Amino acid sequence: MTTTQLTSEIRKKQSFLCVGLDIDLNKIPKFLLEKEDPIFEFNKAIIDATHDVTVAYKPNIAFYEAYGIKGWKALDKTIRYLNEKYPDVFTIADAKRGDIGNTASMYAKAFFEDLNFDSVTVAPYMGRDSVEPFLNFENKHTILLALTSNNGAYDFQTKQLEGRELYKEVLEVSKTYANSNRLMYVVGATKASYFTEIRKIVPNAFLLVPGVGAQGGSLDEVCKNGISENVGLLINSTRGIIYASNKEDFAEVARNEALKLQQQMQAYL
Ligand SMILES: O=C(O)c1cc(=O)[nH]c(=O)n1[C@@H]1O[C@H](COP(=O)(O)O)[C@@H](O)[C@H]1O
Repeated sequence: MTTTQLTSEIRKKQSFLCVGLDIDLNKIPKFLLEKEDPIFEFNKAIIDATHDVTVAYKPNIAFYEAYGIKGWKALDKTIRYLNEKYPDVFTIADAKRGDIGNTASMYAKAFFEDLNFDSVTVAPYMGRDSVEPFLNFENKHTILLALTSNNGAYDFQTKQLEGRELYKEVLEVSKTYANSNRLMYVVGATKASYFTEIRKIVPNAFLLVPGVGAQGGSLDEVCKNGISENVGLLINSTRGIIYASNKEDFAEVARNEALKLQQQMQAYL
């Protein structure tokens, strides 16, 4: 999916919501555990209930890898379901990969060719040759960690490097990478006061913004300074939506939570 198509989906659905699919078998409704593939059944119910107010889904790969082959099969089924039934949604493999070039190419193949995700999250720490293999893929997007939502972000990302903060260096330098038009960036909702500075460097890039809901970030604060001409925001909520209920009504309750965020977003569109 191109960013132009993504912006038009956002305008159509009046939403820039991304729903995270981070599956913890201890948190999903007990009755699903009796099914053959509880992870997929849970994801399918959440996707079916929320897709009309959601423009992107983001399974975090750790939550699938933790369940071994069963987890990976459920991830495979989930992305195939999304691509077949809802081809208009943007898909994000939240894998936070980063390695030397030839290894990065294999990570890119795994997420872009085998699983056919639209995008993957990548750590920028190893630099240009660890990111460019992902950027080779046409119509795919690489989402670089710029300023993350956690407290550890202050360990390195906001430290000065040659006169500017490291996260700014990541934004500036990555713009010189080959096919940098395929880049997007992660900026945490808990870092809302940084959005004005970030927009000076990447005025129109799409920003994936996790941290609303369970981590306490404010959607309004992010939107005020983060929205761009092409909208340029994908705001993620995971636990606040998918684990709002662990009863039979979980999908309906998840939809209500998604709807609340979508209605808040509408005011900025
Ligand atoms: O790349 C991410 O998605 C990410 C980056 C970041 O800075 N902070 C962050 O929370 N995330 C992910 O976004 C999701 C947040 O989930 P909730 O806190 O439950 O909404 C998790 O999958 C995190 O791994």
